[in-house]
Amino acid sequence: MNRTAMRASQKDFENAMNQVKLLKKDPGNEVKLKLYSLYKQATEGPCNMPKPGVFDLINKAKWDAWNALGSLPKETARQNYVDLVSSLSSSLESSSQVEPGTDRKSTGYETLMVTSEDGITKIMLNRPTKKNALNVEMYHEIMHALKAASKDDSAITVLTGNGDYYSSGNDLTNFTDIPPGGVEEKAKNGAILLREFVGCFIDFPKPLIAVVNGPAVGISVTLLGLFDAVYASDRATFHTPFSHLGQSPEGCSSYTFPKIMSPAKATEMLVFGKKLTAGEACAQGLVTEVFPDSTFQKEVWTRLKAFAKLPPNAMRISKEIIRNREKEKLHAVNAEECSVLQGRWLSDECMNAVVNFLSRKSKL
Ligand SMILES: CCCCC/C=C/C(=O)SCCNC(=O)CCNC(=O)[C@H](O)C(C)(C)COP(=O)(O)OP(=O)(O)OC[C@H]1O[C@@H](n2cnc3c(N)ncnc32)[C@H](O)[C@@H]1OP(=O)(O)O
Repeated sequence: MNRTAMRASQKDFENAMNQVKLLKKDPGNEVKLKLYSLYKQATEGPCNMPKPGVFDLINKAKWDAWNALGSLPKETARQNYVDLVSSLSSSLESSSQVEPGTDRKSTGYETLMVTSEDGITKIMLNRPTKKNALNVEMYHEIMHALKAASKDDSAITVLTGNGDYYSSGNDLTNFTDIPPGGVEEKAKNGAILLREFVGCFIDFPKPLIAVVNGPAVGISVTLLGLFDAVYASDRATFHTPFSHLGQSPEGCSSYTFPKIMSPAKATEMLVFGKKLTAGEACAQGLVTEVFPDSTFQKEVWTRLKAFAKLPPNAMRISKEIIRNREKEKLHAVNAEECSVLQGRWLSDECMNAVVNFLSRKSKL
């Protein structure tokens, strides 16, 4: 576009502001920050507000974005805002990287798709545009779906992801919504939620199988130690960057991983954040079997359908005898991990890592 020839009028600017409200899809935080900064620059000029504190994550990200525009003239900011909205209006209406129908709230869940057929309850994480990051709503919905699956007439339960990721782990924006009691209350509530969430996996009574369709990060990896079988596409990777995030292991992995793969291999993953390929995770016992991505879904679901035809009570009882003597220990480990994490969430190391991700200064 020839910017010298184009000059957005005040009317164009107002139209663009109205168009933003009508966008059918959320354009994402990065674009929203860009829109915010251009709007402020166009209406108020360069940023001369005091910089918000490090714990005020959202306002700090906004301030950073606005301040980064420096002395950009108001008219240019107005033009850039109009151009950005116009590009969004066309791209967000046409783009669809997700299977058709996957946005439907077919099961009453906002963040999951839950189906039950052929003796299998399938719980599919369904935030593909966010790489299936687990927000607070998703934690609650998974607990609800697991409780329902434990009582339904299916023989086995499967957890999988929609889109290219299995899950990118905890949604880091969970850290931004600070309650009136401040960051201490936030950390306390997080620990309570995490303990209850992991507890549902420890207590799940039927065979629980992970179908790991793509990369897995953080809590979506650690929980795998509590599954009864883990089938992975050869596209999947397994990554627990807790130290990078100033955090510590959860999902009982501080106990299950050293047992599954040896203390040293567990340390490489949980302390040094080494990312494993599916083949490596299989060699270390975290993954049961790896399939080529091209035949992954077909081969795995054929196998699962055969498993689901086995007598369900026999499977439950066999799971119980394999897992029950560990349950008490696992609950104690879960409680300890949550209490340690509660402290970690209040650390500068953790706060800085989250701020860096949200302001897009870092990625894994
Ligand atoms: C209360 C219980 C707490 C339990 C404790 C749990 C701990 C953990 O799980 S620690 C692990 C936390 N996860 C991460 O640190 C991953 C952060 N994400 C990334 O590094 C990257 O997004 C990626 C490597 C997973 C994917 O990179 P890329 O392929 O380049 O895709 P984008 O970064 O553009 O992602 C698309 C879209 O999704 C958003 N997103 C992805 N992961 C997360 C996440 N974990 N939290 C929040 N948002 C996430 C990303 O921000 C993009 O959003 P838009 O910019 O709005 O499009």
